[in-house]
Amino acid sequence: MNRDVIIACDFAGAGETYAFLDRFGEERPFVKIGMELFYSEGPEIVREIKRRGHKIFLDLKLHDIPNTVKKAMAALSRLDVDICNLHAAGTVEMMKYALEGLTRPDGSRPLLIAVTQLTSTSEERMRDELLIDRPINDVIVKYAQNARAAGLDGVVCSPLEAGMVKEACGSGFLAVTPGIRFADGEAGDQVRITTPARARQIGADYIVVGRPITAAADPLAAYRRCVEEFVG
Ligand SMILES: O=C(O)c1cc(=O)[nH]c(=O)n1[C@@H]1O[C@H](COP(=O)(O)O)[C@@H](O)[C@H]1O
Repeated sequence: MNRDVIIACDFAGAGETYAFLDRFGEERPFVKIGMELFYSEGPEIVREIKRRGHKIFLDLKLHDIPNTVKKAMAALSRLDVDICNLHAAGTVEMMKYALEGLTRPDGSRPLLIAVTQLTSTSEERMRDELLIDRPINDVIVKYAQNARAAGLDGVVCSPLEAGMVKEACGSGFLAVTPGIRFADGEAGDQVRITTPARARQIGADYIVVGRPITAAADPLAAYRRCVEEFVG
């Protein structure tokens, strides 16, 4: 297994992002480009970060009718990214269409993973606002099984759920886990959180870390702390 730390580059623009990445020198960490940066800068930011030699998780969390998602994924497949995602709540059919769209004419494609329940969602909110009455862990496992049935490569979930996802879907099914905080860190808007060390124990494949690195006084040191705890 290839454990790695993915840095969530949740920045407002290209200049800030490149200045951040320049701090890593010759190191080329795996990065996540999310909605804020992609909507600000468009596909060119993806191409430039790829040119710089980084692996990229393009986190646009697609969720629409199957045909629309398929066409959008086909457009994304032309960007040379390593991982894409969507919402498992879009149904198995939507995920199957997405996979078709993402697959290039030569049969290659980025990994495709499905968000189960956002790590900012608590069981209470899921029940009271989304009217999903089942225990959140059951929902996450069911959504992971749906993603697996659709042929996807894994899910996004909290590290707290990585073990149960692996148990239900097999050890090769990826658990990509945001909701990472150092033991002394602020949760902010995240709810289902744990430390990089605990994520490793529970069996996550990748941890996705944003503010604990990007907002740190010394981002490089914070990144190294994540790597040390999670990769070893
Ligand atoms: O798909 C994601 O990356 C994602 C899913 C999820 O359930 N929770 C979640 O936090 N994320 C993303 O992971 C990152 C976490 O950022 P921090 O909370 O700053 O570490 C953000 O960019 C979120 O958009």
